[in-house]
Amino acid sequence: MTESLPIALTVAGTDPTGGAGVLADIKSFHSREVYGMSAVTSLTAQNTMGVQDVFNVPADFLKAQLESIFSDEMPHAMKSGMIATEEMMRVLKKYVTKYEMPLVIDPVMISTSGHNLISEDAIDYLRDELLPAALTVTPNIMEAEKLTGVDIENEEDVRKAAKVFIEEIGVKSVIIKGGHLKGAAVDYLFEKDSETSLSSDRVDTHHTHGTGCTFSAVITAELAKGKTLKEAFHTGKNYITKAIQETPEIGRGDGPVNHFAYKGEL
Ligand SMILES: Nc1ncnc2c1ncn2[C@@H]1O[C@H](COP(=O)(O)OP(=O)(O)OP(=O)(O)O)[C@@H](O)[C@H]1O
Ligand SMILES: Cc1ncc(CO)c(N)n1
Repeated sequence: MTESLPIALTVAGTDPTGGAGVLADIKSFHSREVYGMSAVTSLTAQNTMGVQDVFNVPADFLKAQLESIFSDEMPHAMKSGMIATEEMMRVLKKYVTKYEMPLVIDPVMISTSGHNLISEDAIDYLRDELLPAALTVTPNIMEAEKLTGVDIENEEDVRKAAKVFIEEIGVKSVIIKGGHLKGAAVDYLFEKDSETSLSSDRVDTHHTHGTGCTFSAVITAELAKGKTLKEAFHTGKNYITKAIQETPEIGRGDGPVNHFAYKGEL
C-alpha cells in the first residue's frame, strides 16, 4: 500500500519556457512532494525576454477542465494565477464557493517583463467577488496599489493597504510582497489580529521571472499538507529566497528561479 499524497490544484496560464504560470506551479508543488493538478486559463507565447502573444481559453472550456477535476478527485488546496477575463473568473467563483478548501489567489496583472495579463474590467470582479473567497491573497506592491487605491512607498503604506484588504474588501488574510520595494526583500502577512513580516537580503539579480507564481505555489502546497498559513508563509519565503539565490541562468533575458534549490523539511 502506498501512502496518499496531498494534492494541490493550480488554475493559471502557461509559460512555454517553464519559468512562470502553471509549469512553475507544478514544479513547486512537486519539489514540496505534493501531487499537482492544473486547469489552464490562458496559453501564452512568452519567454525570458517578454510575452509575445496570449490566447485566452474560452470560459466554457475552463469550466470543462474544472468539472473533469472536481468530478473525479478533490484537491486539498488550490491557487489561482493569471485569470485574464471576468467570464473565467465567474466560472472559477462557482467552484471555489461550492467546494471548501484553502484557496490562495495570486492576483496576477502584469508579467515581470511588463505585459498586461488581465483585462482592466476584470479587476473589479476579482476584487469584489473572488478575493473574499480566498484564504489568502498574495499581491505584489503594484497589485496591492491597484486593488486598494493606496500608494505604497513604505511599511506604513503597506499596513494601510492591508487594512483596506481586510476591512473593506473582506479578505481573510493578505500577504503583501515587498519584492519591488527598496532595501531588503520583506514580505508581510496580515491576518485579522496579527501581523508577521519576513525579511531576506535582496539578491542582486534580474533573474526573477516567476517569483510570484513560485512563492504562492509553495504556500498552496504547504496548505495542502495541512500546515497553517503562518507555517506555509515561512516555507514559501525560505523556498523563494533560495530559488532566487541559485538561479539556473536559463534563457537570454530575465531568467527563472531554481525549483531544486530549497532543501527544507517536507
Ligand atoms: N531580488 C530579490 N531578492 C530576494 N527576494 C526577492 C527578490 N525579488 C523578489 N523577491 C521575493 O520573491 C517573492 C515574490 O515577490 P515579487 O514582489 O517579485 O512578486 P511578483 O512581482 O508577483 O513576481 P513576478 O515577477 O512573478 O510577477 C517575494 O517573497 C519577494 O520578497
Ligand atoms: C502565465 C503567466 N502567469 C503569471 C506570470 C507572472 O509572472 C507570467 N509571466 N505568466
